Amino acid sequence: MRRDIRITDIRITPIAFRDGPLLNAAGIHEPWALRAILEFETSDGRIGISETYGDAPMLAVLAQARPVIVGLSPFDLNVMEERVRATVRPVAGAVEFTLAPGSHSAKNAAKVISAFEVAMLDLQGQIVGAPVVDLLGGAVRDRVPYSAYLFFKYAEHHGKPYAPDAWGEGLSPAQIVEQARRMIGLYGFRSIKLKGGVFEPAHEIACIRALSEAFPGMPLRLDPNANWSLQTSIAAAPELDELLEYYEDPTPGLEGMAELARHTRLPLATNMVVTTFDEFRRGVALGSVKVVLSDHHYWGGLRATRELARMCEVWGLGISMHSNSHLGISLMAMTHVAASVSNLGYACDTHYPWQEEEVIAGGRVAFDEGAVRLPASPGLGVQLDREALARLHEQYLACGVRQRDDLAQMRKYQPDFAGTSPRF
Ligand SMILES: O=C([O-])C(=O)C[C@H](O)[C@@H](O)C(=O)[O-]
Ligand SMILES: [Mg+2]
Repeated sequence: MRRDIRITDIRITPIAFRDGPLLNAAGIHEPWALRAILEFETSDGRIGISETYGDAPMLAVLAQARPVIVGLSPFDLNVMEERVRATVRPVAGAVEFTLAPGSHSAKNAAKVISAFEVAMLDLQGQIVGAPVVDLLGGAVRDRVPYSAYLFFKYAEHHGKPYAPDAWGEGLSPAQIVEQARRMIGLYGFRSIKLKGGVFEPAHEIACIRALSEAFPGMPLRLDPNANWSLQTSIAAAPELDELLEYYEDPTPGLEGMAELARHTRLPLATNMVVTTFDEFRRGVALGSVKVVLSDHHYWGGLRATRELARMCEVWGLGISMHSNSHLGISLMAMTHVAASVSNLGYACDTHYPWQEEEVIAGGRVAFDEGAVRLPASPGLGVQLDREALARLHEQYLACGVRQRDDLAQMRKYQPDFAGTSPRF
């Protein structure tokens, strides 16, 4: 009987992989990005997998919830949710990383539920012989489009911990166009996002203009991660009007975005001001945004993402997906849920092109004209490469990073870097 299958063990392995010197509103990426890989083992010898944040506070809350899930059936998603909500507690001394809503401790239960849900859905799929998307109601598309996610960047990390990446420096408009050409050449993306909030807005707008000239008709987005004041965001809007598909989180707060919305015809998008269902309700009342960038890692999983998509449909908002540095297991989870959402209106974000290392068997996930094809095999459709897992875990042990801190990393380059926000 399927219901007799039980979760007998949960392994949580923190890993570190090389990440580029990518600039953002907070500072700069460290040389090592952290993730946690979860393996749920069952009484009939299956392994369900999942990928989530690997910062120390996240590892602590995953460990808190782990014992109350062992013994459940992989089909007990609702009981799992109840038990996680009753168990997960804030971690003392946890530092929040403001650019990544996933690092906020208020989202601890949702983050753990998401990580557990994905592994349990992977198991369910294996047990019934169906891909995860079928457990979410089935696919409305067989390939999920992603966008070229450009970053301003240095050529090398501070201290040169390893050989430089192949992307080179990305600071000037010409270098950003070159970065886009390379990324589109390799992956075939059909829309472009530029991570902003790094340089003076005039420079970032010049980069967007250069991209628009180099790639006529290509949908473009700019995301200053709330590093522009309301005044700056309002002033920049007319210049961006004809250039952008949407204007992502230029300025902080639900109220700030609502005020900006009254001054621009550009659709405003967010992964910063609408990150919970409570913020969704307040954002709708204020008219803060037109597009919600969901992320199953902190919204509470694949099913919660579908609920969010339904709410967006009801309230006339667009939906797409946000990402943080991630590997192929997260990419496949995103792909399954995105393939099930009929109102997905934009190509999803992914940091995947910036990651050279992988933890899944068979190498990197393939992109076809900027899209990831849904696998037909049961569950998530990807398996762990155990040697790679062991190697990336060794890197975690050796790298010394335990919690993402882009500001401290930036101060290695510029000791007087204030990191105040909004900076412009
Ligand atoms: O769309 C976003 O806001 C992000 O992806 C936030 C991330 O933290 C991004 O800025 C990064 O990785 O530097
Ligand atoms: Mg964003």
